[in-house]
Amino acid sequence: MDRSTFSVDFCPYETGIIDTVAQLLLSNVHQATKGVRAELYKLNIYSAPSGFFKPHVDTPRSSIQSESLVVALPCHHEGGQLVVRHADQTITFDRSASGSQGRTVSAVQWAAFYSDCEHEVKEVTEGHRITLTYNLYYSLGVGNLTGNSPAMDVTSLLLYHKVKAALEIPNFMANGGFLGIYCQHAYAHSTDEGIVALPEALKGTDMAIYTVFLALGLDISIRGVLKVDKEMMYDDHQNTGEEDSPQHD
Ligand SMILES: O=C(O)CCC(=O)C(=O)O
Ligand SMILES: [Fe+2]
Repeated sequence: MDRSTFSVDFCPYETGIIDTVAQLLLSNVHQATKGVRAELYKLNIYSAPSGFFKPHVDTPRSSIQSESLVVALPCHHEGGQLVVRHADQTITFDRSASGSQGRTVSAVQWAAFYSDCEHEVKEVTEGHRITLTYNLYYSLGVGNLTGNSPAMDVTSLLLYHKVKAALEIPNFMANGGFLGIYCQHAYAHSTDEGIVALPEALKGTDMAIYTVFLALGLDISIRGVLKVDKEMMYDDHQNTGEEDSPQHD
């Protein structure tokens, strides 16, 4: 059944499934990827005497979808094993009454696998096997708004409109140049781990500014400040009496 035809209050986030999948399956994915987003896809009901799903490979719905999650609801059945194959490996998830070998079948059971693995569901010989399937997408995780958080419309920020208006003034930095903005928060940018965590680790207004600049197509980089040339500072910062020290206010 397509997700538009049913409603369910099972949430794979609340049960910790998504966190577990993220830790297990994301370990070899590039740094900027910090999480997994699950999108309910469909409900399958396999009923005895002959419900099954022939071998297939799930079609990726986008370039950032790479796993499938199957959640089997607690419902008595026999048969209905989920068989997943990759290269010359075959794994069988048997959650039937006899296959569960003493594990409680009243609990929800789940399996996650890369979408390019061939899989099938063997014939259900007794009862009903009911599963929810989810497409799993890489997401950027906590702390990363850099460019594509579906939950945040960057144009709703006042800052976006201010910066956009400035860029549209014909003589604004007419000869090009660099626009520097001091970060409001401290970052461990001088360590190897700290530098690769940026820009995703930017906080608060630093992240907002980064996101706005990115959305406006500016070429942005995050740099440590070693020395400040006073001639390059704006009026507000001139003649403060301070020697070559970065301003952090
Ligand atoms: O129900 C299952 O265990 C597998 C379902 C499946 O492979 C699918 O919906 O594509
Ligand atoms: Fe499938």
